[in-house]
Amino acid sequence: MTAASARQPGEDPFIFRVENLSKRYGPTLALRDVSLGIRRGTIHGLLGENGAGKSTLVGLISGQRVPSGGTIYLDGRPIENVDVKQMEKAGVFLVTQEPMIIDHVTAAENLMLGIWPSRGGFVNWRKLRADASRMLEGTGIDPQAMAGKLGAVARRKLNILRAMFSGGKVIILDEPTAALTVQDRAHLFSFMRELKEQGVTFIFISHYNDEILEICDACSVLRDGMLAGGTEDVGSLTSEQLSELVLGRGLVLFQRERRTFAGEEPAVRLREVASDTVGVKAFDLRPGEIVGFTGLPGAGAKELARAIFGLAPTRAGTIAFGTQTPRPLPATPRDAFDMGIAFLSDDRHRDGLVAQMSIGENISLSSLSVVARAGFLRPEAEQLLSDRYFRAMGIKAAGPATLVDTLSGGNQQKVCLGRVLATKPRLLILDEPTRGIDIGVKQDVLRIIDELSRTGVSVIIVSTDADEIVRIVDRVCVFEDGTIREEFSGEAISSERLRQETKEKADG
Ligand SMILES: Nc1ncnc2c1ncn2[C@@H]1O[C@H](COP(=O)(O)OP(=O)(O)OP(=O)(O)O)[C@@H](O)[C@H]1O
Repeated sequence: MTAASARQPGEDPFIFRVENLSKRYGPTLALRDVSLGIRRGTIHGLLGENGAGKSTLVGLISGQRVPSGGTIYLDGRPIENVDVKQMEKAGVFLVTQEPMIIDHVTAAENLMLGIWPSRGGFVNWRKLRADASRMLEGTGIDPQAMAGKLGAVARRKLNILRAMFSGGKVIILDEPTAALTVQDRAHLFSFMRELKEQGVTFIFISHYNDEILEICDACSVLRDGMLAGGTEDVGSLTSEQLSELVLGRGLVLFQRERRTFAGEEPAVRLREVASDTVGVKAFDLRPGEIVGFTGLPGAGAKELARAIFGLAPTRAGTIAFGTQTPRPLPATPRDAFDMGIAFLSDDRHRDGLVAQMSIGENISLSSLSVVARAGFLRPEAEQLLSDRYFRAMGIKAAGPATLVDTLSGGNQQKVCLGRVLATKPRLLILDEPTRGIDIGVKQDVLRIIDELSRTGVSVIIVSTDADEIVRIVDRVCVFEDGTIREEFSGEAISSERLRQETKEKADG
């Protein structure tokens, strides 16, 4: 710290400043000599490829991690040796993607959670509860609603509100829009703008240029742990310029050459699928066809995909591959896997990445039939498989032997994807496959899915990302009330149309 850098509170236009900040994890220098400022009362975007150091940076300024070098100033004063509790007391809150919400208490009580321990026995509960209810007025959240019953946006709002209720003046949002619909995202943004008017500062991490351009006043871009650039005026940048800053090169968007399958025999036939949430009479997929499932949350897209993989109970329904006789839908994921179906969950934690195992072991975990013969593991086969997918997925780590829990979030997602691709399925179901993946790797992932389909694998992609659907699918199914309301293919597929389809339903 240099004495000249410290300023009186209020003097500094930056609520946060970091100077020559570094963070080392063993041999990895995750952040090196980063200096930047976050202006008070602004929304400051933080961008960068997977593993660029975004989570590390916000981990340092929120007190979760200790810097290896450099200084952090809050309100002009250097902060040292602080932990999360102290930073929260100072008004700095990190809101992660996993909402820290207690399902079996009310929304209002959730707001009070951070306050319980700190005020010990002297809490005026009645007043606190009234204050919490007042804070929820106009947010569309019923203070008395059980938190477990709230939708995705309400839960994210509740997280932000809790930070506010506990005196938050800087709120850090780590990819808050993942898997939100266009409407949900718009609501979240207008809520952030309102809070900004009230003087709250936001740090906003996102992989989506359009979000940064829409909501942020300023932004900083990290590349390989260093500050690659940034601006105090986001309006002066184009999306292409942002991509170049992030990647250090121009971005070439992937676009699949859409295929038509007129007259081809189906590779997969689903019939009379019925459950509490879906009712689909018939759905066919051709060999090598990629179909997008979309719709509002709960409309049936995700629900049908999960039913096909034996993850959701069904009352009826059959599946047939090629000319085989129809069989009942798989009752469990194990049955589905044995039939040649692979599934990528939208939640890598539930998807069972084994944190203490290496990248390579995690990739080959589901492909035991490929790497084992007559019950014996073949290390060379495992090595080949893991090397191949490690390279194909562009995983940022020293090598396949690196432990999974030292990877950045986006790189863990790539391991999950590599693992399902390595199983060489007949039918591949991907739920939000590029969530958390940066714009550069997203193109690689789409290319890999495209190549896989050309070997004859049929693919279903469940996605709320209209641009992703447009660039990879041959056909789109729009779900509503548990059924396929509409299908379109070829030239009819456009992001405008997809947004329109889901918007009409939401408005209607
Ligand atoms: N606990 C850890 N141990 C070792 N290395 C780590 C640890 N946490 C992060 N790293 C490494 O530090 C670098 C930066 O990771 P970080 O999570 O900050 O990236 P990020 O920009 O947030 O990426 P993403 O977009 O994928 O979330 C990566 O190379 C990562 O592998």
